[in-house]
Amino acid sequence: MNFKNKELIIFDFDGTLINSVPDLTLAINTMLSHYQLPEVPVEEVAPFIGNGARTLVKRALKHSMKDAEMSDGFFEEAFAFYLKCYREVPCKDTYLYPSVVETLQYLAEKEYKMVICTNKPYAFIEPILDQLDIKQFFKTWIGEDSLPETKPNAAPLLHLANNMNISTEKCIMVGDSKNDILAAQNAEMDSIGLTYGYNYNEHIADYNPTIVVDDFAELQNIF
Ligand SMILES: O=C(O)COP(=O)(O)O
Ligand SMILES: [Mg+2]
Repeated sequence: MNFKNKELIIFDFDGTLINSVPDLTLAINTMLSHYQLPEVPVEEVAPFIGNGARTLVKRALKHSMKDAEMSDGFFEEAFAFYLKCYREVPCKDTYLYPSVVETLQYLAEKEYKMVICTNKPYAFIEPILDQLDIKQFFKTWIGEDSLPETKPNAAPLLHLANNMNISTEKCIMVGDSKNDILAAQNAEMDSIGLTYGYNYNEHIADYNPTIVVDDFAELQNIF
């Protein structure tokens, strides 16, 4: 199978292009220790990722507080504190997965249009793209707060296709999470599931992406 007929590649961000779990964990643990709560190890933070910042913080707090009662007021304060921590250090230990730069370069040379659709807050995307020096590859990007709906809803993908003036059958979603694959299916787009990211400790193949890929470099064989 190949996807040489596609025109727009919609990439997920966390767990697909970047391994952001070190800095997400740092911000979570800075917040937890501020409230004298037990820290959460990095491997336990990874499965909390996927539904945006609020859900990440809620899952981490519940885990750390062992499901003790959490008032809305406390949650909002802790969430704001977490955002401040992550804003200060969004890209210290975050890194690009192997072969990302050369594969994006390959795809750019083949004249595919590339965009990012993430459930991460919009404001964090550009500083990380800048820091990792990959901003030039992407025409645009949207985050969890760009539209009322987030992945797995089809809306962010349809918005990007519409924005780029490309029909859905010429679009493909590349992601590590069931949210990416379900969003693509809801938008009637093909999808590529990556096995190395964060998917709630579930197999991405169980969500039936059009194809499953273990290594980002494999995209060079199918586009
Ligand atoms: O930040 C998240 O919850 C997930 O982000 P992603 O959609 O880029 O994987
Ligand atoms: Mg992801």
